[in-house]
Amino acid sequence: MNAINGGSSYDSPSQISLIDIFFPGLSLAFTPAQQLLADNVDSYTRLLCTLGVFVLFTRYAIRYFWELVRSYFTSTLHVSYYDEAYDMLVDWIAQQPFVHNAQSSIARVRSPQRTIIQNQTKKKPLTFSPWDGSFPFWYKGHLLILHCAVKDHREDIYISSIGLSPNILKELVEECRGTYLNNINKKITVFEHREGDWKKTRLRAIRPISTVIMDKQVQDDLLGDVKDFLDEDTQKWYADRGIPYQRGYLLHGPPGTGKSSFTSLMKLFAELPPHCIVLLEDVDAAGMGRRDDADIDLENNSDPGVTLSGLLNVLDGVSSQEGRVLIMTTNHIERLDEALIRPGRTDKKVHFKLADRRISAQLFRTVFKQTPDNNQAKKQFGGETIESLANNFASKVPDEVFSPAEVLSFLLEQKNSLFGAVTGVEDWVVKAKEAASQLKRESSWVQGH
Ligand SMILES: Nc1ncnc2c1ncn2[C@@H]1O[C@H](COP(=O)(O)OP(=O)(O)OP(=O)(O)O)[C@@H](O)[C@H]1O
Repeated sequence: MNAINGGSSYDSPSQISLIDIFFPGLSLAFTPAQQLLADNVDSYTRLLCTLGVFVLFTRYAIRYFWELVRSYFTSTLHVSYYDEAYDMLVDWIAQQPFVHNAQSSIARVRSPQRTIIQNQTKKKPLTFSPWDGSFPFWYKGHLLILHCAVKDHREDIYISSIGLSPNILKELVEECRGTYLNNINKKITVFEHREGDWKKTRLRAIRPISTVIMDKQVQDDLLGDVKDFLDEDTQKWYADRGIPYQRGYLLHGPPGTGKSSFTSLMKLFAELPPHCIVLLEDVDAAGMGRRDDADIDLENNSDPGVTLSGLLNVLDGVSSQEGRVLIMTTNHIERLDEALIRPGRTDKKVHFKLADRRISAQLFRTVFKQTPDNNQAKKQFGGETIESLANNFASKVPDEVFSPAEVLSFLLEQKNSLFGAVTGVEDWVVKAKEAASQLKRESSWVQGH
């Protein structure tokens, strides 16, 4: 008991404070063990205590030295959840072997970019990524540590490497970027605005422009305009004159006429990475109507969502980049404020119209995989060519009554019956017209009440 109550050399204040200088607080952990060891215990208990103290000390020392090394001898690369670099790293990490041994991980249904290519009837595969913790792994002979910090259900990640040079970390990110760009090649990445930042939400397959059936001259004119705008000489021309290098397009027309599909022309822009495309679909429906409407909303204290003035500020303001291309689509051009569609913001307006005879015939050829110039065009089907069947079909569809989407929908129902499409179209026209007028009656009844 003497040792406990005093007199032992372990209690020497000078020794304790020396330990505390290097390992603050460690002397506190030592005290009970020191007292036990100094007491009259048998050698077995003494050994156990020594081992315990040793393990405790080692753990403490490792953690202490690691913090020391981390602060002074490691390089760290931080990646924010809202940055595209996050998607790049997460995609890469999900394919690394160390993920399988991570004690804490998160399961995700595989991102759409891969499911597009795969058979749609298969189950979407699951991927696992490390989650909320530190995970060591080897990369090109270097020991790196991945740290995942979860905050408000989102995750920031950072990677550390031993050594003062961050080169290996930059190399890793470059590799992740390469793999990522490979995966999204020939696809359009869609970003959505979330909590004040842009987040990649999905990938869309790029659709060849030829599959959008519309007036050839209108299409050529629009594509020519885009190509001309993106030409390096044009860029220089704008720069020489100090004119903001920006262009806006408004695609307008009834629903289902191909406005959204046409935005697949974004492929043209995608080939030029520094350019930024802002796509605003159904701009009239998203609170971008007339300024007066927004004012009324404000007066009524209702939330106007994105206001027109807010949008105009963004389009013209600091966040409007050089080389910005704005594409807006609307079913109701007449509902848009003139400020939004004045030249400078909207330089080109393209009208997408309902299906005429030419469009109906082309849709027929598309569904039955025929084009007028291929060899099959002369092939006979019950004494008729595809061309004559397409014309026959189109002659039975009234001009500019149905949208291409509606005609296409009928053709898809008949996709296994070439003749069924031609013989059944008149019936369909009658029924579709009846259904449309019924819908009209119902909606005017609802409005009237
Ligand atoms: N001109 C067209 N050529 C080929 N397909 C078309 C055309 N118009 C519509 N479609 C087909 O109809 C579907 C709907 O088209 P899309 O969404 O592009 O129309 P939209 O004009 O943007 O309609 P909304 O105004 O309702 O958004 C698409 O899947 C597309 O395949």
